[in-house]
Amino acid sequence: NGAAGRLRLPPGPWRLPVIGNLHQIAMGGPLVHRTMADLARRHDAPLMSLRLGEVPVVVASSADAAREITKTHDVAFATRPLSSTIRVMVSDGEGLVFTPYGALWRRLRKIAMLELLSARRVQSFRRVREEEVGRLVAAVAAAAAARPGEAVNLSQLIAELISDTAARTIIGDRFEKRQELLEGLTEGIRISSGFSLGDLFPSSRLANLIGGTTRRAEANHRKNLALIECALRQHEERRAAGDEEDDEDLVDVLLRVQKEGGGEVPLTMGNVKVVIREMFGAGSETSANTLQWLMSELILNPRVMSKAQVELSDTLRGKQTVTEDDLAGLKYLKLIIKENLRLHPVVPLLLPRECQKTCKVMMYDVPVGTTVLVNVWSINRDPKYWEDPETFKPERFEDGHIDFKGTDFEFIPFGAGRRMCPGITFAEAIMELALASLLYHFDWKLLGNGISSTKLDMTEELGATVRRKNDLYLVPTIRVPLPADS
Ligand code: HEM
Repeated sequence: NGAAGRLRLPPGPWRLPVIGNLHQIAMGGPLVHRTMADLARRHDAPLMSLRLGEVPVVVASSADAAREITKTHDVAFATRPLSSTIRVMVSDGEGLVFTPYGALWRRLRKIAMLELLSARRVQSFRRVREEEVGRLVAAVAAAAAARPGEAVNLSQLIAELISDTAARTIIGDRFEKRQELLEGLTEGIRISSGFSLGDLFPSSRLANLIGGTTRRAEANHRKNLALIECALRQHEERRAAGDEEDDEDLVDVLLRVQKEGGGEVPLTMGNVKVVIREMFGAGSETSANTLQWLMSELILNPRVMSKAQVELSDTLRGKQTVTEDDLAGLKYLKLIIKENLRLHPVVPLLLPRECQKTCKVMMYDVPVGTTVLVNVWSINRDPKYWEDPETFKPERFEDGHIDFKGTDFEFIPFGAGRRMCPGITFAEAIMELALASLLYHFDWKLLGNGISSTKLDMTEELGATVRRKNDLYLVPTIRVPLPADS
């Protein structure tokens, strides 16, 4: 149209009629972050225009472009596009992750920052984390003793650790349909990740008819919400009977905040249910996949693994188990976590933003309604910011100048600005304790004597987050045995 004609859009690859750039994206295979990084490089476009079907998309692939989107024009990009499956999932009330920027989002964000995910709240779940990590270590130790030299499926053990810890912190230990809920939520994530035809061609009734995804999302959503309602009823009953535990779980906190009322916008039970579902969704796969990449990188980099183990031995001085009191002293371990988030940002394009108001970014116009992605995967490997970018070298963070807290735009694996991840403290707590314990108690090797660690397959798979395509199987050998009574 005329107005768009006067705009100066960012450069991008040539387009076909109707499908736009879908063919280039499809030809690049399922790892869209890599394809987009490649296209941006080839077109010398740190800010790049694409059209995916009918949807206009802009991808930011440099620290400057990321800064303009998440800082300079933060408000203009502080809302998110809603896919057809996401629409189903927020049909009874909105949560935090996809809620449009506005009064309700502000209220929920404040509750998340001050009540659900604050440092104090994270601290209150310390016992849960120590028990669950203790169980993981005991399971590995039992396998190592019963079947020496055999590999364990570390991917699965880590996924179980994270989902059990999430379930206990979010919904409490006593919800007996926990497993059913976890499975339903996992299925929901599978259904809703990726674009469906109806999202790429919103004006086409045919696309909506042949895309059965929305119907599957609907059925899954009903099932999950019924389970969450059941958990809420149990919490209410316990509360009415005065049978409350000392530590609130996140459901208790949300019910309390909801009853207290106040705030600019009231919280409905619909909001409460959706926020509960989102806490599982946002917190589980992200942390589990990050930990799986961490252990994979340590196998590929034995020097780094032994340096971390030396630090652990020096810090713990013969203690029988790792506790959270020990974590503060583990400086190198924290550098490893940073370096791993650089090479494996599990949300590689951040969560999509939508432009609310046409604005100028890097001298180009980004029109209202554009979906905006920030390719942190590409920025994190750009030789412009990183020396030897493909090498896993935790020491690069030693001087402490660069952190992932949203102010160093060459390194924003948790995003930046108003929509930045509010769960960093939550994620760090479990990842640090789990990693420290796995490295303190065990040595880890690939199966087969003398197999070079470079043989480890590192193929990625993109679901809701980037995960290992194949599970990580490693052979544990006990370094520091668990205390006899555990
Ligand atoms: C390694 C772990 C994690 C990574 C890499 C990660 C990454 C991200 C990213 C990239 C975003 C989008 C930011 C943006 O648009 O700028 C996000 C949003 C979010 N994350 Fe995380 N996250 C992690 C763990 C968690 C945990 C443990 C929780 C909660 C228990 C959580 C809760 C959320 C929520 C609620 C949002 C949406 C915030 C909003 O839209 O206002 N995340 N996360």
